[in-house]
Amino acid sequence: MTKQKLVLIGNGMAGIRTIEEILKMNPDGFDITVFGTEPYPNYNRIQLSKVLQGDTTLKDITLNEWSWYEDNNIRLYPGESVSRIDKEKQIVYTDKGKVQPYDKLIIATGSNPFMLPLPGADKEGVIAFRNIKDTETIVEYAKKHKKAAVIGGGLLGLEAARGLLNLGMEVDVIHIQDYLMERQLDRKAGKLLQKELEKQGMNFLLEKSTTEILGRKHVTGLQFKDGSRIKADLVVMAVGIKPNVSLALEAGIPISRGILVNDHLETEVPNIYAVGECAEHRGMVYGLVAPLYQQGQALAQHLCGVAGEGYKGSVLSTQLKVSGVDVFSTGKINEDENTKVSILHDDLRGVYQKILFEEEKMVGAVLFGNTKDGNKLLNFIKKGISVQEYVEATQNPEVEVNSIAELPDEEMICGCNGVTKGAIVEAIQTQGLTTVDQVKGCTNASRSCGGCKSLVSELLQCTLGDSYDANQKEAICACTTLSRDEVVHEIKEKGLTHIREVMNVLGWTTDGCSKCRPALNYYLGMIDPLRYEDEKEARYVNERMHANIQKDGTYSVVPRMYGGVTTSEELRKIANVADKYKVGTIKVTGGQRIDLLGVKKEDLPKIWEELDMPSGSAYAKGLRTVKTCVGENYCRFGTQDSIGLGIQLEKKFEGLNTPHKVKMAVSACPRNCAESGIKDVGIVGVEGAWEMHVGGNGGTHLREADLLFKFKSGEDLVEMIGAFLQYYRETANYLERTSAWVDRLGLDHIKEVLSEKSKVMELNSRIEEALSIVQDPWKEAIENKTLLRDLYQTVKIPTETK
Ligand SMILES: Cc1cc2nc3c(=O)[nH]c(=O)nc-3n(C[C@H](O)[C@H](O)[C@H](O)COP(=O)(O)OP(=O)(O)OC[C@H]3O[C@@H](n4cnc5c(N)ncnc54)[C@H](O)[C@@H]3O)c2cc1C
Ligand SMILES: NC(=O)c1ccc[n+]([C@@H]2O[C@H](COP(=O)([O-])OP(=O)(O)OC[C@H]3O[C@@H](n4cnc5c(N)ncnc54)[C@H](O)[C@@H]3O)[C@@H](O)[C@H]2O)c1
Ligand code: SF4
Ligand code: FES
Repeated sequence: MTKQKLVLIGNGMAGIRTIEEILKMNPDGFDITVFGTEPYPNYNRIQLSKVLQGDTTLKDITLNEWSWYEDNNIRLYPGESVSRIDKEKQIVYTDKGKVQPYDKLIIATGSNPFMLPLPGADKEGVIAFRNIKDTETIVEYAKKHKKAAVIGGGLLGLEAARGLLNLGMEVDVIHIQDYLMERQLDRKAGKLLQKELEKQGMNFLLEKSTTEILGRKHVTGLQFKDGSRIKADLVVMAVGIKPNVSLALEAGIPISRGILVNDHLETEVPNIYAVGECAEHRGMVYGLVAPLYQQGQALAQHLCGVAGEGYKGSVLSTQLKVSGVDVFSTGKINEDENTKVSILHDDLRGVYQKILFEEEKMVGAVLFGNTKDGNKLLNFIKKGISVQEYVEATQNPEVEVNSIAELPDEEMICGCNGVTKGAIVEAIQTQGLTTVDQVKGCTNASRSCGGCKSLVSELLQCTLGDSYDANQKEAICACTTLSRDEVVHEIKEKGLTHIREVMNVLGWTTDGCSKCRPALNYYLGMIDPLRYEDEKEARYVNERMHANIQKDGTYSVVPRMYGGVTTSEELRKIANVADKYKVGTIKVTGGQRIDLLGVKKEDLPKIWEELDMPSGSAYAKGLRTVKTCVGENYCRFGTQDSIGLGIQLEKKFEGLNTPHKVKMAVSACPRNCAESGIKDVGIVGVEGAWEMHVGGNGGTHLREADLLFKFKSGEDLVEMIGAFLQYYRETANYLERTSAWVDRLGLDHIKEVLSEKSKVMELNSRIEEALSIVQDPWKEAIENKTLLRDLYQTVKIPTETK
């Protein structure tokens, strides 16, 4: 029997998924031809955000290699666009002159980014973020330019902004509404998200309407309706997408917003189908892969004559792919007079959860801070569970699900690809799968946004038990396959001394990224502090500048005040520079010192010089402060000299580089006025002794410190703090706080190691070596004329008025 000629226009995610489904159902049924404007095989568009953020590389996001097309006898025409469809003759024509007849034609042309039609939108440096070419252009821009503006505070804009920050640019996000992601979140969650992203360094201009893109040939800034302006060398437009329907329109195929299709994805023209973002089904046009893949499956069933109920529409759920931020939403997000809501809001833990019910059925949910129940809630909505069932499921401890083992088989694990727990477990058991990649290959779970990887790993763990190698090593970033331990081992073993050398010798596939460069700089300095020359360019911007950049582009200056103690002379100096340099705000910090906020970049060195005080390292991955209570000299309850010990510790360990920031505190009795219980190292005076607590954290991931040891002598205590810090320096991953490190290694393990006197002495001798080269960074910067010129003496053009 002759095969039917199947032609696919669009070599993207929805079109190729449809072909994969067809090949599963009827591998020999069609003679397949694919045209794709982009000159690549089908790739994971979703992961472009992760490429920009430095978590993966372009070469790792291919979904179907060239060989896949060959192996399946698919004729692929990459870099070739279909320019016309003749629906009567059943022929398509391409921009390279090809004439291709079809029996069945699938249009899967996706969307085009919506570019605001502003004056100046055609200037160089104004781009969208949709494909590989855009991603490469952004990366190239970031190498030469400093200031980016992203128009649009939706999913795409925020993921792009995080990528731009990781590429070392300063980023303003311009959003037209008064809170972020208003299409996916309610106001409360949008505001919480903004706060979290501001902490990461993003700057937001809300309720701003852009009226013009400034510059001659190249963009230099943006003009807003309220008269204000900002400076920008790069403008990324992320204000939504438009279904790509031009071919269909010209061919006379009925369209509305998208190409109109029925439940079998048939257009109104015989033998022509549409799938993906270009299609409009029951009034809906989708922009996420989960519904598009469901469409692909329904279309494949229809073309292969496999029974199925067709595509009925989808309940959407979204998750933002920005590390350190957990947001999830599904279904309805804003309540009205017909809605009942269940709201849980814990400011301390930064968690917000809102669940919406209508006519006694669950219809939507918004989660911030903890999204682990996201898929469960999505399932509840799909099943249409009632208020009563929801209350029972969340209140009855017997029904409450605590671990993946207890989840029912029909629970959705991978939302993008619609893969349930039952399907994954069955694949693991029947096909002998042992790795996440194998599960991905067999079931598609984790093949798209990757958000479900950890759940897939947990399922492997609970299905395979001891035979699962949970410690499958994790590479330090996408530029290498080596783990942190392997890299550190190789640096020591091979005597490597520079970042470039590490990359060359250990086979890095790129020039490094914002994840591995600072990490390598830290590991090299930790391994050989005396000989390693710190590579300042590899450090994050605040550490390079020795000051924290603020949302308006100014900096903050925090001089050191040992143990939180100051003098009238120091206060006078601070007051003098504050007056002279017109410091915006003078603020007492939580770490018991004084923060001068709103300092201009070019004033930084002059202020440091005139203050003549050491840097408080408020920007550093190193010791920040040692907070103290007033202690025995003044307080009725004090049993120890907390101020004296605090000052001694701060003087000893200031300037030390550590994997992440380290905060300490000394309280002279268990009333704990210096908050020792939430510090990396928290000391508490008890009758005749000091308790040493470790691994505390008062930030996003609240953690109470654990008691490590108790000492009668202050000398023994200080020696143990040295050993603890050095053990942390030598074994933690870069950017791992002591709280996470203590949890990972286990308190018992750390106790065991530090119980050995000889080990404590060795660790102390190594930390002394590292401390011996510490210099005050502000002094160093003032004395280095080249550094002064390069970093601080470029005058900043005033940006915007708020
Ligand atoms: C940076 C980014 C991050 C994203 N993150 C997520 C996420 O986390 N989760 C999620 O669910 N979705 C996400 N999305 C959306 C998701 O990628 C899209 O919904 C999905 O790719 C749409 O698939 P599609 O096949 O309809 O369109 P596309 O993948 O765009 O494929 C269409 C293809 O057709 C080609 N084409 C167009 N016209 C012609 C023609 N005339 N001839 C030949 N070829 C043509 C185009 O060049 C394109 O390659 C993200 C999108 C972006 C850009
Ligand atoms: N994690 C994810 O699921 C993910 C990530 C990236 C992209 N995507 C998808 O890609 C597509 C494009 O994403 P998007 O964020 O561009 O679309 P979007 O429509 O979700 O968001 C666009 C945002 O831009 C804002 N906006 C509109 N006009 C503006 C203007 N003149 N000035 C400032 N802001 C303006 C809107 O208020 C809206 O919040 C969507 O389909 C999205 O679902 C998904
Ligand atoms: S911790 Fe104890 S000693 Fe220190 S100030 Fe508070 S009550 Fe006084
Ligand atoms: S949830 Fe996106 S790949 Fe599984």
